[in-house]
Amino acid sequence: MKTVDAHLAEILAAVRPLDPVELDLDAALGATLAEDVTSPVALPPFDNSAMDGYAVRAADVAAAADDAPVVLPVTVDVAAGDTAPRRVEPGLVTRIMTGAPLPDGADAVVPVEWTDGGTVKVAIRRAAPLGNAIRRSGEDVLAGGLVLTAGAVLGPAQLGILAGVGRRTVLAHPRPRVVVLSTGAELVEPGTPLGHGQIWESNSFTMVAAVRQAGGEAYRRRAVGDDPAEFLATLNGLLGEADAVITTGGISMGAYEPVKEALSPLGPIRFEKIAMQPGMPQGFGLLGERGVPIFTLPGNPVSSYVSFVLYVKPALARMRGLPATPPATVTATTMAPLRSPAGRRSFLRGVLGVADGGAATVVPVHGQGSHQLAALAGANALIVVPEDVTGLPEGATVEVIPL
Ligand SMILES: Nc1nc2c(c(=O)[nH]1)N[C@H]1C(S)=C(S)[C@@H](COP(=O)(O)OP(=O)(O)OC[C@H]3O[C@@H](n4cnc5c(N)ncnc54)[C@H](O)[C@@H]3O)O[C@H]1N2
Ligand code: MOO
Repeated sequence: MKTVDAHLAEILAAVRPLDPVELDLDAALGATLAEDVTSPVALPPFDNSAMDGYAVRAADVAAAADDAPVVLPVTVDVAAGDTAPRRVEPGLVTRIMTGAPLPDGADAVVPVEWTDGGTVKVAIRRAAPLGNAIRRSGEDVLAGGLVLTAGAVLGPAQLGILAGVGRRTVLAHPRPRVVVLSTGAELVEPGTPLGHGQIWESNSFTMVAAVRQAGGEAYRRRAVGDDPAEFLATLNGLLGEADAVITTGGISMGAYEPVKEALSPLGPIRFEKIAMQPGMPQGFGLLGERGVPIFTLPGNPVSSYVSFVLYVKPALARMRGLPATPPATVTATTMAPLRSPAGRRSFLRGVLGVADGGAATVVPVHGQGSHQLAALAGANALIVVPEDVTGLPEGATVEVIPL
C-alpha cells in the first residue's frame, strides 16, 4: 500500500499556487500577498496631537504647578482634519484635538485633564515636557518604508495597513474556490424527513467548514445520487468556476461507486489504497484543461475529515501561495492504551489536554469507528500511531495533530 507521506508528496507535487490577481481590499481577506508593499508617505504623515488638550511651547508652562497654575490666552481651536496653517506664538496656546496637526512653534501638548479646560484663557496646573503627547511624522512608517512582504496572509490588521498606506487594491493569491460534492443515494438533506435506509447528509457541511477554516471559499453543491452520468454532468458544469473539487463517498469497492465509475475514463485520476486508518481509499487527480485538483475522499464521515486534514489542507496552503507542510504535531502522553492495525498509520480521535505539571496529555475518545461522527465531534486532536506499531500502553509518548 502507498504510504501517507508518498500520497501527500504526490498531491503537493501536482498542485500549484493560484495566479496572483489584483484584489479590491474589500475582497482580500484571507488572500496571500504577492507583492512587497511600501508606503508612499510617512505615517503619520504630519506631527499631530496624541491627546485632546492644548498645544503649547513647553518653556511657557515649565513653572506650572497645582498651587501655581500658569494662565495663558487661547487663540484658536485646532481640530482633526484642520487644514489651515497654524502657529503658536510665545505666551499663547491653541486648543488641540487628538489627531489634529501640531501648530508650528508648539513643542508639547498639555492634556485637558491638567487644566481648567478654558476656551478663552486656560489655567495649566502641570508642566509638560518637551514633545509631550506629540505623535511625530514617520514614527510608524518612514516614507518608502516596507509595511508588508509578499507571502503575508491578509487579516484585519494587514488590510488596515494596506488602506493606511493608501492602497485600494493589492496583488494577491486569491482564496481557492472549492466545490464540495457528496454522493450517495442514501443521503437526504438535514432539515428534511428521514426515510428507512436514509441518513442525513453531513460530510458536505464538514468539508465546507474545513475549507473555510483553511482559507478557501467553499461552495456546497446538492448531493448527487449514485448515477455516474449525473455526477459527471454536475462535475463538468463546475470546472469553470472551481479551483479545486472535493467529493466524498462512492470510491470504495461497492457495486454503486459513481465517483470512481464516472471519473475513471477521464484519465489521470488515481484511486488507491493508502496505508492509513481511517481513510484508506483515496483518489486524487487533475481535471480538465485548467488541471483543477480533485480530491475524492472516502464517504465515512471521520475518514473524509481525517483525509481533509492530511491532504486537502496542505494542498490548499500551496494553492494560497503558502508553505505546504504535513500537519504540525505536538508530543503528548496517552492516558489510555492504544491499538492500531499493522502496516497502517492510525489517526485515533482524542482529547488533548494539559496535566497538572503542564505536560501535554491525550485521551482517546470512546468510539473509534470511521462512521462515529459524534465521537469525532467530541475530540480535538488526532493521535498518530505509526505503521509499525500495533499497540501502545498507557503512559506512552505519542505525536498528536491538534484539530
Ligand atoms: N469490501 C470493501 N468495502 C469497503 C472497503 C474495502 O476496502 N472493501 N473500505 C471501507 C472503507 S475503509 C471506507 S472508508 C468506505 C469508503 O467508501 P466510499 O468512499 O465508497 O463511501 P460510501 O460507500 O459512499 O459511504 C461510506 C459510508 O459513509 C456514509 N456517507 C457517505 N457520504 C456521506 C455523507 N455525505 N454524509 C454522511 N455520511 C455519508 C455512507 O452512508 C456509508 O455509510 O468503504 C468501506 N467499505
Ligand atoms: O479507511 Mo475507512 O476510512 O476506515 O473507514
